[in-house]
Amino acid sequence: MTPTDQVSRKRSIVSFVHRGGRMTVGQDRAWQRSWPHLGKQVPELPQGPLDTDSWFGRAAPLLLEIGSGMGETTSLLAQAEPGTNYLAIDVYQPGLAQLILRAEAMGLTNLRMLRGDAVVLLGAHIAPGSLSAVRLFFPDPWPKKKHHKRRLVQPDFVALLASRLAPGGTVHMATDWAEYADQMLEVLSGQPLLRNRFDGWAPRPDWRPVTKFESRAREEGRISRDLIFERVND
Ligand SMILES: C[S@@+](CC[C@H](N)C(=O)[O-])C[C@H]1O[C@@H](n2cnc3c(N)ncnc32)[C@H](O)[C@@H]1O
Repeated sequence: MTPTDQVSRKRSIVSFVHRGGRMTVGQDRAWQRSWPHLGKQVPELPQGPLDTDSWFGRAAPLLLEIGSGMGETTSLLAQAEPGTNYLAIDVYQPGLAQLILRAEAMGLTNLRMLRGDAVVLLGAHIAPGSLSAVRLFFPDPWPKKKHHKRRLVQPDFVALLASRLAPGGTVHMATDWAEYADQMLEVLSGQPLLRNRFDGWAPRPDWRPVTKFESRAREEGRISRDLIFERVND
Protein backbone atom coordinates (compact mmCIF):
# COMPACT_ATOMS: atom_id res chain seq x y z
CA MET A 1 0.00 0.00 0.00
CA THR A 2 1.40 3.44 -0.89
CA PRO A 3 1.68 6.21 1.76
CA THR A 4 -1.17 8.04 0.01
CA ASP A 5 -3.40 4.97 0.24
CA GLN A 6 -2.65 4.68 3.96
CA VAL A 7 -3.68 8.27 4.60
CA SER A 8 -6.69 8.14 2.30
CA ARG A 9 -8.04 5.02 4.00
CA LYS A 10 -8.28 7.00 7.23
CA ARG A 11 -10.00 9.98 5.65
CA SER A 12 -13.56 9.75 4.44
CA ILE A 13 -14.08 10.69 0.82
CA VAL A 14 -15.27 14.24 1.17
CA SER A 15 -16.24 16.64 -1.52
CA PHE A 16 -13.98 19.44 -0.25
CA VAL A 17 -11.14 17.90 -2.20
CA HIS A 18 -12.98 18.85 -5.37
CA ARG A 19 -13.91 22.37 -4.20
CA GLY A 20 -14.74 24.46 -7.21
CA GLY A 21 -16.51 27.68 -6.35
CA ARG A 22 -17.46 30.59 -8.56
CA MET A 23 -14.66 32.91 -9.66
CA THR A 24 -15.05 36.65 -10.17
CA VAL A 25 -14.48 38.00 -13.66
CA GLY A 26 -11.04 39.26 -12.57
CA GLN A 27 -10.10 35.91 -11.08
CA ASP A 28 -11.29 34.08 -14.19
CA ARG A 29 -9.19 36.33 -16.43
CA ALA A 30 -6.15 35.82 -14.17
CA TRP A 31 -6.70 32.06 -14.30
CA GLN A 32 -6.87 32.04 -18.12
CA ARG A 33 -3.86 34.30 -18.41
CA SER A 34 -1.44 32.83 -15.89
CA TRP A 35 -2.50 29.38 -14.67
CA PRO A 36 -0.80 27.65 -17.66
CA HIS A 37 2.65 28.80 -16.50
CA LEU A 38 2.10 29.31 -12.75
CA GLY A 39 -0.05 26.30 -11.93
CA LYS A 40 -0.63 22.61 -12.43
CA GLN A 41 -3.52 20.30 -11.57
CA VAL A 42 -2.37 17.45 -9.32
CA PRO A 43 -4.46 14.76 -11.08
CA GLU A 44 -2.78 15.72 -14.38
CA LEU A 45 0.83 15.48 -13.12
CA PRO A 46 2.94 12.82 -14.81
CA GLN A 47 3.75 9.81 -12.63
CA GLY A 48 6.64 10.22 -10.21
CA PRO A 49 8.33 13.17 -8.51
CA LEU A 50 7.56 16.64 -9.83
CA ASP A 51 10.62 18.29 -11.40
CA THR A 52 10.36 21.53 -9.45
CA ASP A 53 13.82 22.84 -10.42
CA SER A 54 12.76 22.86 -14.08
CA TRP A 55 9.37 24.36 -13.30
CA PHE A 56 10.84 27.20 -11.22
CA GLY A 57 13.75 27.55 -13.64
CA ARG A 58 16.35 27.19 -10.90
CA ALA A 59 17.52 24.95 -8.05
CA ALA A 60 16.60 26.42 -4.64
CA PRO A 61 15.22 25.16 -1.32
CA LEU A 62 11.67 23.91 -1.93
CA LEU A 63 8.96 25.05 0.49
CA LEU A 64 5.41 23.68 0.39
CA GLU A 65 2.47 25.59 1.83
CA ILE A 66 -0.59 23.39 2.17
CA GLY A 67 -3.99 25.09 1.99
CA SER A 68 -3.04 28.55 0.73
CA GLY A 69 -6.68 29.70 0.86
CA MET A 70 -7.08 33.20 -0.65
CA GLY A 71 -3.29 33.58 -0.78
CA GLU A 72 -2.89 36.52 1.60
CA THR A 73 -0.16 34.88 3.72
CA THR A 74 1.29 32.93 0.82
CA SER A 75 1.99 35.94 -1.39
CA LEU A 76 3.57 37.94 1.45
CA LEU A 77 5.79 35.08 2.56
CA ALA A 78 6.85 34.21 -1.00
CA GLN A 79 7.81 37.88 -1.44
CA ALA A 80 9.74 37.86 1.85
CA GLU A 81 11.66 34.70 0.89
CA PRO A 82 12.92 35.25 -2.67
CA GLY A 83 15.60 32.58 -2.20
CA THR A 84 13.05 29.75 -1.85
CA ASN A 85 11.04 27.99 -4.50
CA TYR A 86 7.62 28.55 -2.90
CA LEU A 87 5.01 25.96 -3.83
CA ALA A 88 1.40 26.48 -2.73
CA ILE A 89 -1.32 23.86 -2.92
CA ASP A 90 -5.06 24.19 -2.45
CA VAL A 91 -8.18 22.62 -3.87
CA TYR A 92 -10.09 25.91 -4.01
CA GLN A 93 -9.93 27.42 -7.49
CA PRO A 94 -11.08 31.01 -6.67
CA GLY A 95 -8.45 31.15 -3.91
CA LEU A 96 -5.70 30.08 -6.30
CA ALA A 97 -6.94 32.58 -8.88
CA GLN A 98 -6.80 35.30 -6.22
CA LEU A 99 -3.25 34.20 -5.43
CA ILE A 100 -2.39 34.60 -9.12
CA LEU A 101 -3.72 38.18 -8.98
CA ARG A 102 -1.60 38.89 -5.91
CA ALA A 103 1.51 37.28 -7.45
CA GLU A 104 1.09 39.33 -10.62
CA ALA A 105 0.56 42.59 -8.70
CA MET A 106 3.65 41.89 -6.56
CA GLY A 107 5.78 40.66 -9.46
CA LEU A 108 6.58 37.35 -7.73
CA THR A 109 8.81 35.00 -9.69
CA ASN A 110 9.44 32.34 -6.99
CA LEU A 111 5.84 31.11 -6.56
CA ARG A 112 4.12 28.18 -8.26
CA MET A 113 0.72 26.67 -7.48
CA LEU A 114 -0.90 23.28 -7.50
CA ARG A 115 -4.59 22.50 -7.43
CA GLY A 116 -5.50 19.24 -5.75
CA ASP A 117 -5.20 17.14 -2.63
CA ALA A 118 -1.98 17.67 -0.67
CA VAL A 119 -2.02 14.02 0.41
CA VAL A 120 -1.92 12.84 -3.20
CA LEU A 121 0.80 15.36 -4.02
CA LEU A 122 3.02 14.32 -1.12
CA GLY A 123 2.52 10.61 -1.63
CA ALA A 124 2.93 10.46 -5.40
CA HIS A 125 4.83 13.54 -6.57
CA ILE A 126 7.18 14.81 -3.86
CA ALA A 127 10.41 12.86 -3.47
CA PRO A 128 11.41 11.72 0.04
CA GLY A 129 13.76 14.17 1.74
CA SER A 130 13.19 16.92 -0.85
CA LEU A 131 11.37 19.66 1.08
CA SER A 132 13.13 22.36 3.11
CA ALA A 133 9.89 23.30 4.87
CA VAL A 134 6.18 22.59 5.02
CA ARG A 135 3.60 25.10 6.25
CA LEU A 136 0.04 24.39 7.22
CA PHE A 137 -1.69 27.51 8.46
CA PHE A 138 -5.23 27.34 9.80
CA PRO A 139 -6.31 24.06 8.23
CA ASP A 140 -10.05 23.38 8.21
CA PRO A 141 -10.79 22.66 11.89
CA TRP A 142 -13.78 20.35 11.40
CA PRO A 143 -14.95 21.26 14.92
CA LYS A 144 -17.72 18.66 15.27
CA LYS A 145 -16.49 15.44 16.86
CA LYS A 146 -18.12 13.30 14.18
CA HIS A 147 -16.02 15.18 11.56
CA HIS A 148 -12.66 14.96 13.35
CA LYS A 149 -11.61 12.10 11.07
CA ARG A 150 -11.64 14.57 8.18
CA ARG A 151 -8.90 16.66 9.77
CA LEU A 152 -5.68 16.72 7.80
CA VAL A 153 -3.38 16.39 10.80
CA GLN A 154 -3.47 12.68 11.64
CA PRO A 155 -0.54 10.34 12.39
CA ASP A 156 -0.29 8.87 8.87
CA PHE A 157 -0.39 12.31 7.26
CA VAL A 158 2.35 13.59 9.57
CA ALA A 159 4.46 10.49 8.88
CA LEU A 160 4.12 11.19 5.16
CA LEU A 161 5.02 14.85 5.68
CA ALA A 162 8.05 14.00 7.79
CA SER A 163 9.34 11.54 5.18
CA ARG A 164 9.27 14.28 2.51
CA LEU A 165 11.31 16.76 4.60
CA ALA A 166 15.07 16.99 4.26
CA PRO A 167 16.98 16.53 7.54
CA GLY A 168 16.82 19.88 9.37
CA GLY A 169 13.71 20.84 7.38
CA THR A 170 10.78 22.24 9.32
CA VAL A 171 7.08 21.70 9.56
CA HIS A 172 5.21 24.74 10.82
CA MET A 173 1.52 24.55 11.71
CA ALA A 174 -0.83 27.13 13.17
CA THR A 175 -4.44 26.97 14.24
CA ASP A 176 -6.87 29.04 16.27
CA TRP A 177 -8.84 25.98 17.44
CA ALA A 178 -7.44 25.07 20.88
CA GLU A 179 -8.49 21.46 20.72
CA TYR A 180 -7.08 20.99 17.18
CA ALA A 181 -3.84 22.62 18.40
CA ASP A 182 -3.65 19.98 21.15
CA GLN A 183 -4.20 17.27 18.54
CA MET A 184 -1.44 18.73 16.34
CA LEU A 185 0.98 18.84 19.26
CA GLU A 186 0.21 15.25 20.20
CA VAL A 187 0.49 13.93 16.64
CA LEU A 188 3.67 15.86 15.78
CA SER A 189 5.29 14.87 19.10
CA GLY A 190 4.46 11.23 18.39
CA GLN A 191 6.32 11.18 15.05
CA PRO A 192 9.86 9.81 15.61
CA LEU A 193 11.31 11.66 12.59
CA LEU A 194 10.35 15.03 14.09
CA ARG A 195 11.67 17.04 17.03
CA ASN A 196 9.93 20.04 18.57
CA ARG A 197 12.10 23.15 18.19
CA PHE A 198 10.44 24.60 21.28
CA ASP A 199 9.14 23.41 24.58
CA GLY A 200 5.49 23.01 23.53
CA TRP A 201 4.03 25.91 21.51
CA ALA A 202 6.35 27.99 19.36
CA PRO A 203 6.35 31.74 19.96
CA ARG A 204 4.21 33.37 17.28
CA PRO A 205 6.75 34.36 14.62
CA ASP A 206 6.65 38.08 13.70
CA TRP A 207 7.09 37.17 10.08
CA ARG A 208 3.81 35.22 9.86
CA PRO A 209 1.33 37.82 8.59
CA VAL A 210 -1.84 38.45 10.60
CA THR A 211 -4.52 37.62 8.07
CA LYS A 212 -8.15 38.79 8.09
CA PHE A 213 -8.96 35.23 9.05
CA GLU A 214 -6.71 35.33 12.12
CA SER A 215 -7.93 38.82 13.09
CA ARG A 216 -11.51 37.53 13.07
CA ALA A 217 -10.51 34.58 15.25
CA ARG A 218 -8.92 37.01 17.72
CA GLU A 219 -12.10 39.10 17.77
CA GLU A 220 -14.04 35.94 18.54
CA GLY A 221 -11.65 35.17 21.41
CA ARG A 222 -9.67 32.35 19.77
CA ILE A 223 -5.90 32.57 20.23
CA SER A 224 -3.65 31.14 17.54
CA ARG A 225 -1.07 28.53 18.41
CA ASP A 226 2.07 27.88 16.35
CA LEU A 227 4.03 24.65 16.29
CA ILE A 228 7.46 24.29 14.64
CA PHE A 229 9.05 20.86 14.41
CA GLU A 230 12.28 19.84 12.71
CA ARG A 231 13.11 16.70 10.75
CA VAL A 232 15.85 14.70 12.44
CA ASN A 233 18.28 12.29 10.75
CA ASP A 234 17.05 8.69 10.44
C1 LIG B 1 -9.42 27.33 6.63
S1 LIG B 1 -8.62 27.55 5.10
C2 LIG B 1 -7.12 28.40 5.57
C3 LIG B 1 -6.47 29.09 4.42
C4 LIG B 1 -5.16 29.83 4.71
N1 LIG B 1 -4.09 28.92 5.11
C5 LIG B 1 -5.32 30.94 5.73
O1 LIG B 1 -4.65 30.88 6.76
O2 LIG B 1 -6.11 31.86 5.49
C6 LIG B 1 -8.05 25.91 4.72
C7 LIG B 1 -7.68 25.74 3.24
O3 LIG B 1 -7.15 24.42 3.06
C8 LIG B 1 -7.64 23.91 1.82
N2 LIG B 1 -7.57 22.43 1.89
C9 LIG B 1 -8.32 21.62 2.68
N3 LIG B 1 -7.97 20.34 2.50
C10 LIG B 1 -6.98 20.32 1.58
C11 LIG B 1 -6.20 19.29 0.97
N4 LIG B 1 -6.39 18.00 1.28
N5 LIG B 1 -5.26 19.64 0.07
C12 LIG B 1 -5.06 20.94 -0.26
N6 LIG B 1 -5.77 21.97 0.29
C13 LIG B 1 -6.70 21.67 1.20
C14 LIG B 1 -9.04 24.48 1.73
O4 LIG B 1 -9.53 24.49 0.40
C15 LIG B 1 -8.86 25.88 2.30
O5 LIG B 1 -8.55 26.82 1.30
